[in-house]
Amino acid sequence: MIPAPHADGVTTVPHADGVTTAPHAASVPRADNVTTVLHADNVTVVRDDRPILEEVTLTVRPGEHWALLGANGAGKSTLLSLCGAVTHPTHGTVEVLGRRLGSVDLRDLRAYVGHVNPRHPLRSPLRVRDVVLTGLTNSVEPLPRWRPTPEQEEQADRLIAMLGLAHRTDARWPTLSQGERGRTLIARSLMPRPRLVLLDEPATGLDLAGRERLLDSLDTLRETHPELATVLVTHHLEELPAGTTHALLLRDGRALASGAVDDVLTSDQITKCFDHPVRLERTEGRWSVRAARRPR
Ligand SMILES: Nc1ncnc2c1ncn2[C@@H]1O[C@H](COP(=O)(O)OP(=O)(O)OP(=O)(O)O)[C@@H](O)[C@H]1O
Repeated sequence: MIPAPHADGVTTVPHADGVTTAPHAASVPRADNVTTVLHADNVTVVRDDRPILEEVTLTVRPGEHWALLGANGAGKSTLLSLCGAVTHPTHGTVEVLGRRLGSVDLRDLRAYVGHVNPRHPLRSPLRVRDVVLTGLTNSVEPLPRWRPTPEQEEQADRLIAMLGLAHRTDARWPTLSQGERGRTLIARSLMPRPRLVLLDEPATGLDLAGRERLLDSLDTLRETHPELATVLVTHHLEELPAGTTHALLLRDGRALASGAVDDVLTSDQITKCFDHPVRLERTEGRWSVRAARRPR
């Protein structure tokens, strides 16, 4: 879980009047100039005098779709929070869109990074369209004086349709299935036209059909937003979309392997990563894993 920067869930509200949350255009390069979306260089994070992430390097380019894999406590969420400009490294540097954490206003950068957090802390019975529109204010609840433009409403409806939720546009949050919530949150994350979307265990709690719809949606996203980069955290290889291009395996806070997905996701590496003998197979783009039988 990425920690919420503020208890009210508001992560980016650059203007006090809440009328617009567009980041400062001059401070971040245009999409067509971006060659590296994210570069974490040799990052270490120390908490309670203990390194929980050590000397990890990750470079994400436009159109790349990374999987961050590792056992419980391996450091995945800590790395994801660095990617989202939510926390700073203790050592090393993180650049988001060429801007180094520590040298620019984090709020400017966060507006270019969408987060999909399945534990979205929404309490009120907002309709799907209103939840999606909160992606523009980067707030959990709609800001009191903020109103979307007709173009923004149209964009929300387009994204809702793209995620297969057109028939649920007016449904209220408490009535949505877990899978529908997940897809609503993906649409929400896309509203500010981010360059990078971070997905923190997006398939958690989904049944088989819900998971497959979610993965379909992520594959559709790759076609409709070819420049977008994603970083997806999971423990389960079955939850990786077929369009995953790269993977980073974390073990005890260190990178065990990193690079093109077919080089990294091998039975040997996954066995080392999870400290358990497994056999990994890839069929029609998707992965499945099972315990390796020891010879009798
Ligand atoms: N603020 C903190 N203070 C102290 N220890 C922390 C803090 N945040 C995380 N940790 C510890 O750092 C380690 C890595 O945590 P992290 O949440 O990044 O792992 P993870 O791979 O995401 O785990 P999981 O799969 O269980 O979500 C864990 O041992 C965790 O207890």
